[in-house]
Amino acid sequence: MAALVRRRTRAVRAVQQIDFNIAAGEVVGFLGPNGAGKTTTLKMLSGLLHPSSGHADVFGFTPWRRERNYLGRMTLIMGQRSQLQWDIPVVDSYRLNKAIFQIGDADFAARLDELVDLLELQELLRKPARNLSLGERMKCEFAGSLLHRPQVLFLDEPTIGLDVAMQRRIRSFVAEYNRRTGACVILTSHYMADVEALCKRVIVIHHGRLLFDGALTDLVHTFAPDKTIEVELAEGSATTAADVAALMGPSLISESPQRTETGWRVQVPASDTPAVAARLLSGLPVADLTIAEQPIEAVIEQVFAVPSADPSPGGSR
Ligand SMILES: Nc1ncnc2c1ncn2[C@@H]1O[C@H](COP(=O)(O)OP(=O)(O)OP(=O)(O)O)[C@@H](O)[C@H]1O
Repeated sequence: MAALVRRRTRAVRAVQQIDFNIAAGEVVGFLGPNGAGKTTTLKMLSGLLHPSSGHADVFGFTPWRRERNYLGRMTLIMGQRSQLQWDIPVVDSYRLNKAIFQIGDADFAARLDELVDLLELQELLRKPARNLSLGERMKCEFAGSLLHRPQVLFLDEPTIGLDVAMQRRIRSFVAEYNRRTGACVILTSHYMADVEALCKRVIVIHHGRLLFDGALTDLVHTFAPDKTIEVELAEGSATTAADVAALMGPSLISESPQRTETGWRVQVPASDTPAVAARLLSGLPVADLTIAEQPIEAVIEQVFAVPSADPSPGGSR
């Protein structure tokens, strides 16, 4: 029988030529703008997606073969999806995980105690997941996903939508879990505070391709090579922009000095900062002087603004 409608398909290359190694115990930030391919990569590494080509090796396993021994060593926690059973008490979901991962009674009790203590879950265990607040649910998700003691954690936006205090709580828990167990963590987050607090190393992808892999500090120096010096002047000072520019000399970049309520703000190459600061201090009636790196959010914005060789996130076929 002829079909009335025919489905038209388009092949999307969500991820291509991404190559990285992660050592045991590392906590790595996996960054990229919306649609960069982060979730796709994490789903492949946790065995939910099968790539059309390429390979991955985690503890000697190919994730998408979904071998029981591999599944027992990793976990994927997604801020946007719940893995808890919606209508039953949280602790019953945990018992289900106990059965699935074949966790012994003593191990289960000890690990649950530890997680309840670390995450303060005591009051939540008897509630069905549907009655939990977002922050409470996330804490319960973490505990449930860690009962089998995974050695690698794929965390996809684990703090999304949480208030600042709960974000901090989850962050310190992840750091503590990594310290206690030596588990490796790969974290995606749009909150740079998460990345700054947890990750020395970041991998940045854009349009499905690798853009940067290295220390967070190197990312900042590469993409934001300037610092901001702000001077507060003594009351009554009549310093002009030309006076400030003259003191900056060849270090004056892009914009001219900006007036602030109490003085001036200038942007200088990081390597010139001490010399410029010294000249400003000796040449102006300075009451206070501060030097700041660009905020990490601004740096990341500049990283993401780099045009890609292949601007389309996929290819049509
Ligand atoms: N099943 C699918 N069908 C079609 N396109 C898809 C599918 N899954 C992902 N994509 C596309 O692949 C690209 C990468 O998606 P992915 O979810 O990995 O991005 P992401 O980096 O996690 O983004 P975000 O930060 O918004 O979560 C996007 O352009 C997305 O639209």
